[in-house]
Amino acid sequence: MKIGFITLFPEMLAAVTDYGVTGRAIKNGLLSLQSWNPRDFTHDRHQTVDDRPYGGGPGMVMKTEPLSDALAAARQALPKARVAYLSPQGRPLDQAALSELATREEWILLAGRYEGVDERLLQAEVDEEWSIGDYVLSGGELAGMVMIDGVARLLPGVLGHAQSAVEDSFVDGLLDCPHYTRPEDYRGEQVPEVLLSGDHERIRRWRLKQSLARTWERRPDLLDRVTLNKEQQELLAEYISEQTS
Ligand SMILES: CN1CCN(C(=O)c2nonc2N)CC1
Repeated sequence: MKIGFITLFPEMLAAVTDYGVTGRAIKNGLLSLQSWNPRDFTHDRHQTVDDRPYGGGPGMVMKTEPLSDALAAARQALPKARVAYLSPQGRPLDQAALSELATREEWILLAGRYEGVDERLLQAEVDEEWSIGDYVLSGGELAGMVMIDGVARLLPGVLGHAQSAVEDSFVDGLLDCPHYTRPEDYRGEQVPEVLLSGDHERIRRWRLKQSLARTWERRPDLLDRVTLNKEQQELLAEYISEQTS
């Protein structure tokens, strides 16, 4: 997957290019990330990238020409790419959306700063808007990098079998089960004996029951969005009856 990133702060992208799963994906040629900085497309002495909002009010808006020229340069490099803008007004990002996005060959992310981008530019040049949550950040860069991380994990070959995204929580729409590692006794608390049993089928069912239980307890809204199979229904019913008996 080839990603273009329009940002005033390209240095921030080191968080995904230089570390972890995304850094390895880039190093292994499974993902590429190229940035364009609107400041490089200014023509005034002060390299101005913001402008005052029509109608007055607080804050500034991203200056349209440098943004549009940076986008044009990105499109030249990534002619097949859809352009996505990050904003609280966008479609909420979830695991299903990441799965959709992971099928793309090319993608351009536009990270806004200040109060955002001229609506006419969004209408003319942006194909989709995405939000990583109902809160306000100081820019779109961190949101864009969240999307890159979530998509990268789903690209073929990025995660080895040991880290398979298939077993990730949310892949089945449920919260993750609890995890344990050494020591067996941590401040007087023991590891659940099932995890020491070596009985893989029993462990699988225990983990699934724990995922269902946590989802029921902490995010019942997620259960409205998934269709539980017979085993999942039985395990959840078992847990609920244990809680109410
Ligand atoms: C102009 N700028 C405003 C702040 N912003 C966000 O809060 C955001 N982006 O994606 N999900 C979000 N929430 C990015 C864009």
